[in-house]
Amino acid sequence: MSQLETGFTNVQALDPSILVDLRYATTDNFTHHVIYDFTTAIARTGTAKKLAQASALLREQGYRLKVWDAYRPVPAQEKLYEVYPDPSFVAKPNPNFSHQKGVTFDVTLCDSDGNELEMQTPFDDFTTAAHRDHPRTAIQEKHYQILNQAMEAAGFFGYENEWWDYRDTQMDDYEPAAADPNDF
Ligand SMILES: C[C@@H](N)C(=O)N[C@H](C)C(=O)O
Repeated sequence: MSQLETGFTNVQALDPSILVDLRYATTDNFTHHVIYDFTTAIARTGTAKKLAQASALLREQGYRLKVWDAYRPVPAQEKLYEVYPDPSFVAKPNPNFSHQKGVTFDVTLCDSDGNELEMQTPFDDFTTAAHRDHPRTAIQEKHYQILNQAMEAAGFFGYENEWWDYRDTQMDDYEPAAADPNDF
């Protein structure tokens, strides 16, 4: 645990070029309801630094990262799970897991102007088409590989059922913690 930085950090404080569009702060998500009251993407500091590394790798290639979700408080997870109680796409509420302890990001790839690039499905498409082993068109494959290589190089691994979900390879070393993103 000594190498981990366990506080929370606003990812845009580390790298203002990271785009943040927290979909659960809006009605533009699979529940069609506003799930939480903040628009700031925070994560555990060690995880946030990894995202900044991925962003730097992408910017070198002319791309940018967009964050659709970051730290997600347990009450928000409860709301999501109530609407879609399928653990293969929405995790059971658990303060010691993934988004709920701030060690996971839902991300996509954008061009240098911030336009989202074509991926295999939209965000939170809870079908097999979102699986990482699902066939992709050539352009989708190009974008997927660019995003995936940067995220893996920075210290994340992708969740097999959701191409957008990246978890810190050290996620299990973090204890549960909660924070109010409005404070960051
Ligand atoms: C709901 C979706 N964006 C997501 O984050 N799924 C994973 C499995 C999770 O709930 O942690």
